[in-house]
Amino acid sequence: MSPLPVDVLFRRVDPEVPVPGYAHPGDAGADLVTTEPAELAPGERAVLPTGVSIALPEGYAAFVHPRSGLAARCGVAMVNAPGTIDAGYRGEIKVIVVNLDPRESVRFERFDRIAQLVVQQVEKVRFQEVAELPGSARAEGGFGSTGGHAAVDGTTGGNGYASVGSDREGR
Ligand SMILES: O=c1ccn([C@H]2C[C@H](O)[C@@H](COP(=O)(O)OP(=O)(O)OP(=O)(O)O)O2)c(=O)[nH]1
Ligand SMILES: [Mg+2]
Repeated sequence: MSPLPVDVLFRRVDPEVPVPGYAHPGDAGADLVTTEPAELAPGERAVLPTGVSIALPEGYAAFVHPRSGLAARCGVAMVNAPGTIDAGYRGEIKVIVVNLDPRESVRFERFDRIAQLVVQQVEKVRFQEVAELPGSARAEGGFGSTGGHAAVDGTTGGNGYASVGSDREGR
């Protein structure tokens, strides 16, 4: 990380929106607000405007991350987390939220903080086609090859697997 803050130009799409801000020194994410109130029923999603647009320097991207407090308290997630803001994007940053709570609606008021923006340097790569890739310890293992993830049959199996359900049949 650079020792000095990187200047990022921003423009208020909504003239009253607060400057995106870090809650504490050392925070990775600057909070973004919604400029529109919204109420989401269980399972409902919405694209909420943040009232800001930015111009990132070349070689940077910004990532819209969810806020853990909203997720833990209200079950609110971002459908496309993390959202990617390209360096060339000059439109308003928007946040695609979904209410994953099975019972309760959630209401956002104007200027409620709904997400956080993490700005990062990103590499540009050239894709070089080869017939064979170099070997590695992992090789083609993936998608749970090392274990330790949730199971769906209600057992832990002594395998370090968590359980996420107990009513599945035929497993
Ligand atoms: O959460 C998000 C994600 C994206 N964007 C904006 C900035 C980004 O630069 C642009 C395009 O995003 P992305 O590439 O993820 O969407 P796409 O579906 O691939 O659209 P496009 O064809 O315009 O690239 O939309 C947001 O405002 N919020
Ligand atoms: Mg795209």
